Amino acid sequence: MNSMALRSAVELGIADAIQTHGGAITLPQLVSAVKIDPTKSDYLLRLMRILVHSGFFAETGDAYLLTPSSQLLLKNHPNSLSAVVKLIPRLEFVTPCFLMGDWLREHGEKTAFETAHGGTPFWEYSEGNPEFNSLFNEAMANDSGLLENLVVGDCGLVFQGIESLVDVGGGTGTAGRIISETFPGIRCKVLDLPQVIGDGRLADSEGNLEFVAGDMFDHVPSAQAVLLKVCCVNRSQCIMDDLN
Ligand SMILES: C[S@@+](CC[C@H](N)C(=O)[O-])C[C@H]1O[C@@H](n2cnc3c(N)ncnc32)[C@H](O)[C@@H]1O
Repeated sequence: MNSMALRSAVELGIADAIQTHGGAITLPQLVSAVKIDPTKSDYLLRLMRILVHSGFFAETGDAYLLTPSSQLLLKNHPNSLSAVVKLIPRLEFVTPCFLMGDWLREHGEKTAFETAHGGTPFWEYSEGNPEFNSLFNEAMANDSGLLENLVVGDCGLVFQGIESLVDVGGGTGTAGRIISETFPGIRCKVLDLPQVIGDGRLADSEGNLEFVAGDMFDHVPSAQAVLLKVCCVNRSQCIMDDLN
């Protein structure tokens, strides 16, 4: 219920409505700002109760305020996580959870995701569903933006002395871009599947940042350092042997 409430908050744009309203908003103002059917304002009140209880919003007097957590839901926040919140409770991910008991009893190689989606592996499913693929890539970019800014800021030393790096399964290149901009002396390559890199992204290669479309199991461009961030999910095989 908490995850679904949070997802609804992002879909309705509640955090943005509070910000646009100067940082505090009453229930009637929120009803109007996010275009709720007035006959359902009691239900919005209940939704807000859950979200206040879980710390996403605060209440003062009769107004709702943002908290540090809901600031990360703002569309214009540099480390916005709104796409992650929209992605995780999607049916694509929730349906396999309903099958978990049966899946655990069943003998076979199929993942719970594949069992729930007619045997289709995750990346093939993503390739065949452009809307899902685009939200997935946006969510990964959200996550990378937040993490890489922290990694580069707090642990920049690990990049010292490196002249070339390949981000394997680097998505749309958020991490690669942050690293290449912060360390102009590092030649960064971002390798990902053609459905993610696309022709447009290849054209984005410039300076010390280069996009490469391909399959990591066929070829990984050579570099002094390899970044593997959340990209061995759903893999019974591992590319580390190939990289060695
Ligand atoms: C969970 S996402 C992580 C993206 C990025 N590393 C991050 O942390 O935001 C995994 C990425 O691996 C990519 N990927 C999956 N299989 C791949 C393959 N065989 N070759 C290259 N990239 C692959 C996916 O397209 C996706 O962008």
